[in-house]
Amino acid sequence: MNPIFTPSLHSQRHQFVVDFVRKNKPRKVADLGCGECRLLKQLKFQRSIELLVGVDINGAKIKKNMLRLAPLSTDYLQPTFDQLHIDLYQGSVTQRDARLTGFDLVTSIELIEHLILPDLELFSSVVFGYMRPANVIISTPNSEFNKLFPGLTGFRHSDHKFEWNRSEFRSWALKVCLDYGYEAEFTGVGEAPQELQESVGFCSQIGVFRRMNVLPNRFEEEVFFYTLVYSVNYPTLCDNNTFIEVLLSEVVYRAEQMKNSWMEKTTGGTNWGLPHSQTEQQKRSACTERLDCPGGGEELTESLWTTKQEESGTLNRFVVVPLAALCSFCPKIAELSGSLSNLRRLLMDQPQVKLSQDGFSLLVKCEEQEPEQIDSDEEEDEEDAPAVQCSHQTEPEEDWEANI
Ligand SMILES: C[S@@+](CC[C@H](N)C(=O)[O-])C[C@H]1O[C@@H](n2cnc3c(N)ncnc32)[C@H](O)[C@@H]1O
Ligand SMILES: [Mg+2]
Repeated sequence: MNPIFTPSLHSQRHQFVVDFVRKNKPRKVADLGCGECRLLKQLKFQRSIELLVGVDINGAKIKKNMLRLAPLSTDYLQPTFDQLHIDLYQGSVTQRDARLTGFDLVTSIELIEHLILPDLELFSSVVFGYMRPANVIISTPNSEFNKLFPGLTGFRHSDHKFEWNRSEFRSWALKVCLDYGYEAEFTGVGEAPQELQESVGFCSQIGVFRRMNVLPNRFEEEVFFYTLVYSVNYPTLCDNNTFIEVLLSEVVYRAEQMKNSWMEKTTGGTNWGLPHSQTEQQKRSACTERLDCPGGGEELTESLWTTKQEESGTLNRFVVVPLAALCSFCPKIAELSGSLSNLRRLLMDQPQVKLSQDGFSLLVKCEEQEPEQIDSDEEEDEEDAPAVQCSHQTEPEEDWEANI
């Protein structure tokens, strides 16, 4: 037989790691011998991971593939509170580097068989003795499976320095465990036909190592042998600047949408000649009505009205958009800010938005009018004060969920 695996063998090895990450949720993960960065590319979507590091001796290979790990436009357009930093290093697993210590998981997929035995010794002492991650996953070919590859006489790859059977792998792994205080479990991927499974084992054998104890800090000099080739910080809402940027763009965009839809409804789109007939009572009940009827929609605009304010000699008309109505219209704003008073506080110092005096409404400019064009009838237009009287504005600390 010629074993052809579906999914492919390398996908199965990577999937094994992804499944381990899903289950164990490590925060700091390093892949040694990361090659074409394929595993890293899958791992970057695992939300538990905050630091992802790849190391390979072949710097050209890293450079050719590193952009697979770059953030996508959606990472910039819709950042979440997840955090992710990725570093790729050119370096050898036979050398120590202080930046590779303190990891929750280190993987080494189809790497060890490319090392000559003295280097394998160094690998053990670097990974298990120096990096000392909480977990290590190592995969390597199982030579017992080779008889299922027709015509294969030597190793599976010309660069392999050895290929072990299950017992050889197990005894190397158990010695490592003894020397460095780990325990190991053995498994694999790439199944043989059922009747041969016991006699040949998996095509790729896998050892999963778990650190048994945390050694006290050794006072060693920090060493940095690896060369940083690529480093990227993913945008995150945990970063204050990104958070404010996202919140503001959402607020400005949604408030403008509400203003437009309100103007469309009340004036057929003309900015001036807005009706001023709404009484305080009407405004208040429109506002309260909205608060009692969560879900958002067209009718939200009922809680809007206009006000005029002079700004450096120009009389401007603004549509007043209560923050509570804005949050009903756009739950993402409510979610981001957490509470009405938070939203008010966050917007207070932002020059891109104008708040009413009490801070619980946005004033969205309709159109500027030069002072001489002002019709005296419009002078008695409402101030933004009524905004204060809406029920949600007198109780700013109320929970969003209860309100909208
Ligand atoms: C067979 S590839 C496996 C790549 C990857 N782990 C995967 O699963 O697709 C082995 C990788 O180990 C790298 N490598 C070999 N010796 C190394 C060393 N001493 N230190 C770091 N990487 C090494 C090679 O450059 C190569 O990219
Ligand atoms: Mg190999």
